[in-house]
Amino acid sequence: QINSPKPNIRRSERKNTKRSPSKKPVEKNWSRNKFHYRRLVQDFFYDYGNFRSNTLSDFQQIPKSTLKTNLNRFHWGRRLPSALIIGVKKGGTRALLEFLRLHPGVRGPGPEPHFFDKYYHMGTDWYRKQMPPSTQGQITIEKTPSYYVTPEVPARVYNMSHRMKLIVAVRDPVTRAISDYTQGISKQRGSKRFEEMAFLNVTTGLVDTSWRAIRIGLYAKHLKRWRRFFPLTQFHFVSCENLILDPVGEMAKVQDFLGLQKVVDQKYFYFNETKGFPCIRKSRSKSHCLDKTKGRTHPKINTTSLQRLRDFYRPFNLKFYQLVGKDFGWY
Ligand SMILES: Nc1ncnc2c1ncn2[C@@H]1O[C@H](COP(=O)(O)OS(=O)(=O)O)[C@@H](OP(=O)(O)O)[C@H]1O
Repeated sequence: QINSPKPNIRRSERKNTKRSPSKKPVEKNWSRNKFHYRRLVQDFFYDYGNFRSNTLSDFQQIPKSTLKTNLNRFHWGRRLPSALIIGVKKGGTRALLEFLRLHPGVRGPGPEPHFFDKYYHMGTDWYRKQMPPSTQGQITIEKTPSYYVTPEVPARVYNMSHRMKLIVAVRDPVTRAISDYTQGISKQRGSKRFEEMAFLNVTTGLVDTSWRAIRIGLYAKHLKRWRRFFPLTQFHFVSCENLILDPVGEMAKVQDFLGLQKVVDQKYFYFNETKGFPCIRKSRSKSHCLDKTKGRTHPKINTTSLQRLRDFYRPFNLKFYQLVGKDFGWY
């Protein structure tokens, strides 16, 4: 009886013979981890040059197994970065990375890896593990703003890849210093006033160049160190002011520099009046702004102090414009 053949009747004619599906319905599988799969499928389409087809319902049609096989064909794995956002602190680096990560041809970790300054001793395998998986056609990029001002970093980057593309988001050094100070006092209550930190003597207005918030703004000095290792063609400078005023235009230039198609365009941005900054529109129903640590209210600094700082930075700014071949308009 055990080995008796199954009755030869069509399935539709059998009673209660409908087999329960071996897998859960596709919809449920997808919805469990839909963001992960959306990303996988975007990558898949990107390699096929068909990345505009990006509605979730399109993606859901593709069985997970097909997707994985195809991704393996495209060498899905963790890769060392081929581009770095090296600075500057408070220069709009987070906004820049978040805007870039909207591009299906770009992968990058959210946190700052600090490999070339803090964790160099951990080795490149450790560094690679900090990167998200990518396919062959994608660019891996990370941001760590302290790289720009750390003396050892240029040589270390060069040793890893002398072809590294370097992106520097810069901002008026006076506003940058105030932004840096604002971040500092948000963590540490009861700190000194900005003027007390910025000047050795508030009456004479002698600037304290040993204060890190001031030193970071000497962009030309830091650039000279980088230029010993990398030609100017490997740098791209992003104006933080322009990234706020015209994110589309600024992102078009970055995508050009990275050799990417201009996918991140006006449909990804809207200006949020409450936040006072451009924010990201991912779909009709999904949008988000950077968190509250970006766009803090700065303390009011008196006009004399501001003027003194502007006078102090002017020659360094002019030198920087000369080195870069671009006027950023900070006077
Ligand atoms: N779209 C958008 N949304 C919010 N904030 C924006 C944006 N674009 C540029 N910025 C400016 O980015 C400044 C913070 O710079 P960073 O991201 O480089 O800061 S950090 O070094 O990573 O801490 C931050 O500085 P503060 O305004 O002083 O907070 C912003 O002015």
